[in-house]
Amino acid sequence: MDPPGSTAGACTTSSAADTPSSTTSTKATQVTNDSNSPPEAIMKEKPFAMVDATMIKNKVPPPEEQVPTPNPMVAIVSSSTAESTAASTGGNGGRRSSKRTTMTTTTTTAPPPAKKKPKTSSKKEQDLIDMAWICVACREAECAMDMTSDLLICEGPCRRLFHTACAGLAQMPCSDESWTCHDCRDQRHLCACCQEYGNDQEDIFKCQKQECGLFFHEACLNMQNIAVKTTTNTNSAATNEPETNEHEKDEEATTAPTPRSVKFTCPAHWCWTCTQDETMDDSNTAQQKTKTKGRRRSRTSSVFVPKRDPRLYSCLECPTSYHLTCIPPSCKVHELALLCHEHAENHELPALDMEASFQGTVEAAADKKLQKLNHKHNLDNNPLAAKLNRKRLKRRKARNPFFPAGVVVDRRTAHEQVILSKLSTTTAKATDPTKEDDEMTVELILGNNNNNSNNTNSSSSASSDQRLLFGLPQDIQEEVHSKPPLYKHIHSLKYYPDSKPKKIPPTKDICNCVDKCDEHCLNWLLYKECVGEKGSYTNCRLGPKCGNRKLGLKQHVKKCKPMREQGRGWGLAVQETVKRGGLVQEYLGDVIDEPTKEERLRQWNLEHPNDPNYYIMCLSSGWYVDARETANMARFINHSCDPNCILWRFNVGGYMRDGIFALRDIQPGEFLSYDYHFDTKQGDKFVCRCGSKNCRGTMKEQQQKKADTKKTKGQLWEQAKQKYEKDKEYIQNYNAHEKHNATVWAMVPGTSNSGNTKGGDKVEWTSNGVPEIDRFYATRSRVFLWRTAVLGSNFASRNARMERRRRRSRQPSPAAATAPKATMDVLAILEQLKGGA
Ligand SMILES: C[S@@+](CC[C@H](N)C(=O)[O-])C[C@H]1O[C@@H](n2cnc3c(N)ncnc32)[C@H](O)[C@@H]1O
Repeated sequence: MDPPGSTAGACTTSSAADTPSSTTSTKATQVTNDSNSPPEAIMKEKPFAMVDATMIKNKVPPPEEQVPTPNPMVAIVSSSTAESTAASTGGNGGRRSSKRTTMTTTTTTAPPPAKKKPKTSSKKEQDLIDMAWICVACREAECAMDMTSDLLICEGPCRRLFHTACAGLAQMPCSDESWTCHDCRDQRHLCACCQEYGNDQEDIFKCQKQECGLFFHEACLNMQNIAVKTTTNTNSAATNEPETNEHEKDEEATTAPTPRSVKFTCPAHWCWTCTQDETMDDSNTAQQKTKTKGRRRSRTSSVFVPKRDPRLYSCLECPTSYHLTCIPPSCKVHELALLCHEHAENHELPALDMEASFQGTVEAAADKKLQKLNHKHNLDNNPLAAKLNRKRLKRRKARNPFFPAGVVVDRRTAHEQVILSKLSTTTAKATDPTKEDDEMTVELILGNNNNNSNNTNSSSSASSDQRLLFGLPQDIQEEVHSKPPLYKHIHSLKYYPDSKPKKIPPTKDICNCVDKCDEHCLNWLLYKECVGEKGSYTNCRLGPKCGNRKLGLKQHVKKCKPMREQGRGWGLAVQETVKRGGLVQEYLGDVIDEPTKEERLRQWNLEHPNDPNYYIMCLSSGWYVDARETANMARFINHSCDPNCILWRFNVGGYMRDGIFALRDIQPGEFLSYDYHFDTKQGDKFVCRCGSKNCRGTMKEQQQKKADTKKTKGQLWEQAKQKYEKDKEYIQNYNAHEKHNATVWAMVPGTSNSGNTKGGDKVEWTSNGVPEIDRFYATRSRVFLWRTAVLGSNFASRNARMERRRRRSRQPSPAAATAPKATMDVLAILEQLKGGA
């Protein structure tokens, strides 16, 4: 497979999300937080919306009929003022509703009950104003204190929040009605890792933390190395528990007994950086405090250890979470949202309405003060004053209580702002040229429902959110996933007449097979298929039924079907048994050269920047097969680090062809897979989700090769020489009277017959035992060890040719002078062996 070196991101195949765009809330974002209503009163009015929020704040356990507390993971911990948080419309850029969508917290430390808008910023009050909710459908943030907001909390396991309209309801359900979202009703949820739907408790499982509403596929958990306890019977779970990690100790699954239970704690509950969970142990700090209490600080304890905020902040795009003080510099962060180190590069934070945000308020206040000061002292044009201002500006950043010093707020650049506003203005002008610019922008963004705002900043933020908001509801997503994508089906490689690879000239070698051309066949060993029959050119003694003509005779598996494969898009499953060594499929498509390949990749990435699928496979040097639009079923076969197939390139009648062969017997219903060995420098972007135990985490070429290439020539030569000496010794002891076939077979390192018995003793046919790695490398790279010379390669004649050339040039050969004598000895042995056979 040949992905480009630079473009694709590692994301899922579909762009689907759950947001029905028609029901997207277009509510104005001015939310007041001056409600005086006591929690009880609100509970009566809106049992599904803010009730749970209040309970969380009060740490009140929910009454039995209202089972769960809300998922605090949908609470933005933003330290923003209530207005600002709410005014930061659509404060997140995630695309799917099942993800936590904001800089979220899993804290169980509840803020105090809702009160009047706080005037001071004591710790508790700060906590209170920290809280904001986000609707998982429209992604609009609501202040947790806004008791008039119409947010509903799903009472199902997902614990997500929706606006009433976004949940598809005309009005709030009655207080005695319980409400669960569509996904919880259908018992189907999206995996927070791969964003594919799965059936609850069958192939998708909820994190065991009670307040967590995230679901994961088992394979996705394996891929992330998350410890999982699997039990078939929940009753026996207690007795038969395997080892657990430290994050799993606190909570038990809340789900009812099921035939199979998978228990785990998802990555949203511990910090990626320090690996501690949200109940972060501050005992060090505490100890230090106790030590220093009542006596003077010793020198050693004089280091200031700040008390860390134990809350975890999660990425918009995945469950990766950090403590505030553990956020690495490679992340993007602002007061409403965070992008983890992996998503920061390829994703944008939602635009922050700076004027209304907390950050903006702090900065504006500082600016005002500065201006006043300048005015007072009339220092505007004074260079000294300018210097002073710069210093103050620096200090101003550090004064923001939300960010630790040094964390820079990510703002939309001026350039982006201009583009966005121009875009919206031009489109609006096209429809109604009489309108004023600002008015049009707002109207366009808010769908004519809101004419109050003329804040271009917030419009551009809304605009960007609209871009991110698009998504498909589950039923549409399922519809899309019910059929594999269309492509033009072909039965043989499609060559373009003006650019076709050159034919490889035939050789005079003919195989020696007696009954059947199988793995012993000379052609097979040289990655050639037998062709022709008596009377015409042929390289085979046996004729068309020889057994080594699978690609030529299209002897591939006929019954196979494209099916969705968890986290990998479409895959190909067989519907019949495939025997080991059998041809599964030929990889078919357009045969293109290097420049065409580069151009196609460039063009596709330009037009489909989010498509993670690559279909270009190497065919021979400088030639490729592109199976994106013209192909056969092989285009659906996915990658696995523990594959059941392998891709081999065979010369069939002078042209190379890619065949996918079974590495073992494959049963009906099994998905086919092979190792892509993606040739890319950006292996990290091609995330593998095969879920196998030995998963490399990437579809990139194995590291092994890299290690080899790092070796210097001298080291490689030394290594080869040592091996050569050992092999020479072995060959000398070799019983040359063995039957030819056995000899040939045994000479192929790593094959199952490569250990033979001689006089009852096990004989290693290679000096170091079975070098599996050599076999793999040799077969994959089509590099044969010198031992395979006995199989008919023209190794000896090549040497003779070279010797002749040297003699002709009448120059003493430097190689001959330094060549170890052993080479000649081994050649002699090889000749002997050949003669003996
Ligand atoms: C030849 S296509 C395979 C068919 C593809 N899954 C589809 O839906 O059309 C190769 C692409 O499939 C996806 N893919 C294949 N194996 C994968 C794996 N183990 N993990 C993640 N993505 C995989 C990647 O996007 C890759 O670029």
